[in-house]
Amino acid sequence: MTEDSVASLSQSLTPPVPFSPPRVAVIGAGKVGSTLAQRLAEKEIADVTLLDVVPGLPQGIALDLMEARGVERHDRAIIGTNDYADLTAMDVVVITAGKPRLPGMSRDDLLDINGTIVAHAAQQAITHSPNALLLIVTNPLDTMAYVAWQATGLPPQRVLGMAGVLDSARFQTFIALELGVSVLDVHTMVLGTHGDAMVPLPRFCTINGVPITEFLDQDTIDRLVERTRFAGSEIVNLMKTGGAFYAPASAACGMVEAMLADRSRLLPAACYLQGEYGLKDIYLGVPCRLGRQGVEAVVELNLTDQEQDSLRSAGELVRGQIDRVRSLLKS
Ligand SMILES: NC(=O)c1ccc[n+]([C@@H]2O[C@H](COP(=O)([O-])OP(=O)(O)OC[C@H]3O[C@@H](n4cnc5c(N)ncnc54)[C@H](O)[C@@H]3O)[C@@H](O)[C@H]2O)c1
Ligand SMILES: O=C(O)C[C@H](O)C(=O)O
Repeated sequence: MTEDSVASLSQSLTPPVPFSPPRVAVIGAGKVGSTLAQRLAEKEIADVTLLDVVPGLPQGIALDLMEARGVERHDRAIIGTNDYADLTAMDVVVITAGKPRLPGMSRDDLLDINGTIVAHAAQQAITHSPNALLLIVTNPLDTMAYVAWQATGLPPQRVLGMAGVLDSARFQTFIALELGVSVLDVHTMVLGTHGDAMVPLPRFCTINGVPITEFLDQDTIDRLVERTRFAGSEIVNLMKTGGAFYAPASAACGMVEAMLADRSRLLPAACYLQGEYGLKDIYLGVPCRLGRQGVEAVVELNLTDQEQDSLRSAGELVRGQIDRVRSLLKS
């Protein structure tokens, strides 16, 4: 063997650089948080650290998910903790901590209790992972995204909220069910607040590029819009003890994947507005480009006067909540 061939053989035997998977922290190990942890690990998107205030809860869920790995065929690690010091070097932090609503409540009724929880969780997480992107899930969603942004002082493009992907997925489901077509062919867009001031946009909904107005009359579209607007309540009223979690976890998982894989996807999310759509200094559901830096850009659609008015009313609603939570957090 020549010296050269020995060198090239030893080079080819050099062990590969160890794969270092992305790291995601999920704060709140309740229904949404634990389901999200499961989705992130089983889709091999990231190693997950699950944090909750309840002693033993995140550790138990993490162990349970770890014991499923051999059957589910993946190697992602899931760790449970009650200590923010374990949230170091996270790429993304998702906050699901806080109370869910019960029948008869609106999401806005959670403002005071969840405001304090989200402010604390966001601030603690970013202290330990200063480079992370922050995705908020806790309700009332748009205002909680604002609270997290204020509590951390992060650039606004690194803090965003999940709601529009879920609301659009629901609208997509209802259209697919109505028409008996595959949900894969239905594309929808829902903006505004994650609440009564939600703004589903039928004008931007298609069946593989064909406007839904080709298939559905106005009364049917209005009925599906209304069902979408109250889809969260529909599930709360059925379940009685809390809200939806499978579809919310899927929606959050999709957003985390889009960011970690730097896909530059065009998705609706609660973003900080700095004049877009004529709105300033609030978080509200709008289309954005989502990638490794977080919100790469807010996308401004050409809205009709009526759509723009609906978005403006949604913004006013969130502004009222922000004022309330601001004085609460100060005190
Ligand atoms: N944005 C959305 O589209 C969307 C969808 C579904 C649920 N949600 C919201 O997400 C939140 C969680 O819903 P869920 O069904 O998982 O509720 P859940 O009660 O099952 O879980 C909440 C978890 O948060 C934990 N928690 C409470 N205070 C905490 C703190 N200070 N630090 C860490 N953990 C804390 C609780 O111990 C609990 O395990 C609710 O506010 C709900 O309304 C939002
Ligand atoms: O409706 C809720 O309270 C939970 C969540 O926001 C949802 O839309 O399912």
